[in-house]
Amino acid sequence: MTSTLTVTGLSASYGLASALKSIDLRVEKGRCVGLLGRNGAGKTTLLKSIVADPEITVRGDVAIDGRSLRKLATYKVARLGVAWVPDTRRIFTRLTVAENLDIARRRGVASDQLERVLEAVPLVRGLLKRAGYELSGGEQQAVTIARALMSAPDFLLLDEPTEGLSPLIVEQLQASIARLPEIFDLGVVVAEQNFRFVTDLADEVHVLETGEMVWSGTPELLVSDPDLVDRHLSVGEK
Ligand SMILES: Nc1ncnc2c1ncn2[C@@H]1O[C@H](COP(=O)(O)OP(=O)(O)OP(=O)(O)O)[C@@H](O)[C@H]1O
Repeated sequence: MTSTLTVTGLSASYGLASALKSIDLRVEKGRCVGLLGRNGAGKTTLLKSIVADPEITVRGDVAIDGRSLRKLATYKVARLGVAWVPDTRRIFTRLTVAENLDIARRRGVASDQLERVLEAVPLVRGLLKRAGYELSGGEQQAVTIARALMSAPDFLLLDEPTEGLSPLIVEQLQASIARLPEIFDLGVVVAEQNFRFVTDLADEVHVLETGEMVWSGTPELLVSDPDLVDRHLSVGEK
């Protein structure tokens, strides 16, 4: 079923410090949307605002098919089908990977969900009996994504999934994430500093700079405009 997550006129702040201004975003199920921006641009804040992180004060609206999520607690947003994978990759280190996945399955989710998730994120299959504390950073990232999928969400928000990972594992994660929208009829939002990762994956890209959305379009358009990339995304002297 088609479903759309919409962010309308969203402004966000930490106490008195403004972090986002007038953001509009639309994510449809079955599509992948990329968020790019330098350090501190507001990518994490946007994802946290969508999941109603209590640390952030928000104006504007976040809704799924017109139903506002604004006044809901974070756990209720999750119940409505929005899964968030923060950049901290927190897994339960004393539990096995299988146990980490098992506790994330929502009531009512089909019993074959584990098998579907393992097919989608094959890296996790060989880790099921391992304890969380034994995993490498890349393996933890794969497990946190798999765990989020166990709740059969409609929307998956990924914050910096490639941070600190080796090129080989980034390639494996990219291959997995690329297939998620179609396999699970899922809307994916990927916030990243890794330009190539996002432009390879996303159907549509938004560029944030100091809390504002400064550019939106297709990855092809962004890749073909080095001046634009230099202006908004390159790091170093200007
Ligand atoms: N807990 C916080 N308290 C106060 N200000 C914060 C907090 N977290 C982030 N900020 C500020 O909000 C702004 C946006 O930060 P945010 O983490 O969303 O950026 P980002 O694009 O995700 O950056 P990065 O790629 O470095 O993670 C920055 O100015 C940052 O300093």
